[in-house]
Amino acid sequence: MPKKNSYIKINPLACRIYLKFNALDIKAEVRFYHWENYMMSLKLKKLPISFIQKPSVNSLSSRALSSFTKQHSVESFPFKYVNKNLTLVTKNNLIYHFSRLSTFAEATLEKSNAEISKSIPDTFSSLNLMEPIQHSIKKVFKYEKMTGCQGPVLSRLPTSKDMLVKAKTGTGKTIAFLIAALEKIKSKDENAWNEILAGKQQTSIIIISPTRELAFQTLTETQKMCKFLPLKSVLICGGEDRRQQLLKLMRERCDIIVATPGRLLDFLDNSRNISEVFSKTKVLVLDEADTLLEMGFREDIEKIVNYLPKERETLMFSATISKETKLIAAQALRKDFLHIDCVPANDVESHFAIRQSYITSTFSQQLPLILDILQRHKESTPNGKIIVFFPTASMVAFFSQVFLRISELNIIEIHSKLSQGKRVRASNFFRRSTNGILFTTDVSARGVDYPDVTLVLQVGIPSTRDLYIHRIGRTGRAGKDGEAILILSPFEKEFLREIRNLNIKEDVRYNSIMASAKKENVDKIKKILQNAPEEEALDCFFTWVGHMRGVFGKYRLRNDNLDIAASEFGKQMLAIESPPRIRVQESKRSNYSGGSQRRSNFERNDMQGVGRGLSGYQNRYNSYNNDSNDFNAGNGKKRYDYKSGRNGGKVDERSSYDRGNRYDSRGDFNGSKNTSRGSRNSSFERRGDRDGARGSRNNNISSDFYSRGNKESGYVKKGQFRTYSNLARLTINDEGSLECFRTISATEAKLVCRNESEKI
Ligand SMILES: Nc1ncnc2c1ncn2[C@@H]1O[C@H](COP(=O)(O)OP(=O)(O)OP(=O)(O)O)[C@@H](O)[C@H]1O
Repeated sequence: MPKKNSYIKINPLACRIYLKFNALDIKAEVRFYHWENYMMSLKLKKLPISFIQKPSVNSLSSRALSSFTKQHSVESFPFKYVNKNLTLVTKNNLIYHFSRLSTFAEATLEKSNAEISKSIPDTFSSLNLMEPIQHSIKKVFKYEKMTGCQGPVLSRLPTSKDMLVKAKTGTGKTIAFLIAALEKIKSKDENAWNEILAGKQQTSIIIISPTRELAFQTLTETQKMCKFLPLKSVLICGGEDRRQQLLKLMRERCDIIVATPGRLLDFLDNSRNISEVFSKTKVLVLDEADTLLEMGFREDIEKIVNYLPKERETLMFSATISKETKLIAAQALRKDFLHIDCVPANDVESHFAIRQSYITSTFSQQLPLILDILQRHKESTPNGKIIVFFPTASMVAFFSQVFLRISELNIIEIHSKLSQGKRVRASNFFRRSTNGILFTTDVSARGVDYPDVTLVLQVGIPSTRDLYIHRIGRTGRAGKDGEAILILSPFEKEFLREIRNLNIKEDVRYNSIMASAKKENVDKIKKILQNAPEEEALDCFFTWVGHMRGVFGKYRLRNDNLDIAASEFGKQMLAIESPPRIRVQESKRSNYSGGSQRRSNFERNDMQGVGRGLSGYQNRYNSYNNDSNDFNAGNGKKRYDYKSGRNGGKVDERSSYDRGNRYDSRGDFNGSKNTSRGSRNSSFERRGDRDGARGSRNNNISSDFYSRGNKESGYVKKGQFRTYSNLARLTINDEGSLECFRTISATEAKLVCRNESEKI
């Protein structure tokens, strides 16, 4: 039996299964892990200590599973465990599928499709919703049927449980969480609800959105939903007058706050008496939860959650649910939360209504190809709208100008280099237009609802697989069809492996254009490119290289290709005669596949100007580097870390959400003087590191979080096993319960193992 403060060596890779039966009518949990030498349930308190033994995998499985079946009327046994999918049949013949079981994965619980369609009503009128909501649905929204995510969520009302909902893009999550939040408050306490209606209680719902655009869109939907309720909704986000917003919060009625995390936290941190406004919060909604985390808002969310009353209910909605989302869910949601996965087992995350294809084309062919795709689509779908995604804001700005000059096309641009006012105007214009073409970055990738987009064209590799899914989700919305085309250069083809299970096919329709790209178009494009300001072309070049540095690492593309790719990109797509060279150091390159430290070394590789390309721009980039404190000198030459460029694509996405006043100037990735940006970026990069390769720095961050989670919730979360390279350290108290958990360095672990192994 483990003694006080003894340590157990864990090989995280051997941790196999984590099942959580917390949805529908099964409310039990089975948690078991096994590792190299020892095996224990992490709910040690409840299980006999003899559970710590050294059985084979099978004996553990049957043991844990049979105890589960005894307690929970599972008839058919054992589970089928084939290809990481489990099927479970209960006594009353309910079939549950568990999909995507992986080393750390939480099984997602699904009723069989037949069960879902049998038991879930499909119209709003068949639900017992309050009258004013039924009224808005019918009169304002004019909806009758519920979408695939609204049914499963709303049919569970009334419930006091928190919810984690995963549903495909464009399936009406906004309406789902608005109704759920309002109904939850009413059903929980009728008196409190009456007080809220009478304006006697402050803020009852907080909705957090990752971007200003999305927050604004959600506010509009909220106001429509509350048309027949005396509730007032308020928008709290950056880019607007902070003082005005604060006064509004303090003095006026605000029942529902739609906020971006930065400004909200700014108020909570820095404004006296504001906590009073939030003290009665009943429901917290985290919309686009994955996006919030991916954009580096994890800390902000944790802090906001800590400011809010503990007895609140929380709803998390997202089109994709990453491991990190589950960790935040473990912190923000109560233990018995409902995990509602509206993406059936074995289904793909992208929407089936979207036809997806990819085209591989050299950089020299890409601009004529884009032009041809746009023109053909306009001809075949005159009333269709198109969104073209580029990786960075500079590219959007540059290529919008190029395309405006070569064609009659109606091009609108949205990216972080535009002022907030211009962005809002462009966004409204595109929303209302019947056949516009939007050139944009990832600021428009998630959550933004532009009706009737018929084609999404992506130029180049997206930063993540999830982003690919979100981008294509701008079409095929609300039950309509859509098309998505991805254009990749031969250097970027590896990305296809990331999305191979998303029903994407090679598009051969454009092969002929690529073979004989329309001569007049090619010449026109060439001429316009040659006349474009060189400074802008170089801006594009550097931001593109920055973006590519990130994805080359992530998708294990060959680093030495980056230099060649950059050179071709610069020459062929930007008409830069002699593009600056990208220097990738030999030793670092060969080390790349290692941990985060090595990766960051790789990412610090410098870019050296050779030939005419860079020399004229030294001063300018010198000043960029001074801004981000990344100026280096080496080998007698000036060396530059184009950090600002490197973050081009990501920063652009991040800048669209606000971080309150503190970060208002972060939008411009070129030489932002805002120091907070540097630190935020670094946390963003840490996340990237963790995704790519686990290293000591990550472990420290994670361990912080996990140990906190552990103390609060009383059990260790599975996320702790994310650390590959280091060992985990558990402290076990007299009763055999886990007391604390933290990851330790390999050296420390060896010491601990040596000293403590006899105690176990
Ligand atoms: N029940 C319904 N019937 C018809 N249309 C609906 C219904 N519910 C929502 N919609 C429409 O579907 C579109 C997408 O809704 P919404 O933006 O909420 O989707 P989403 O799931 O949040 O998408 P994303 O993941 O991209 O943010 C909107 O135009 C909305 O008006």
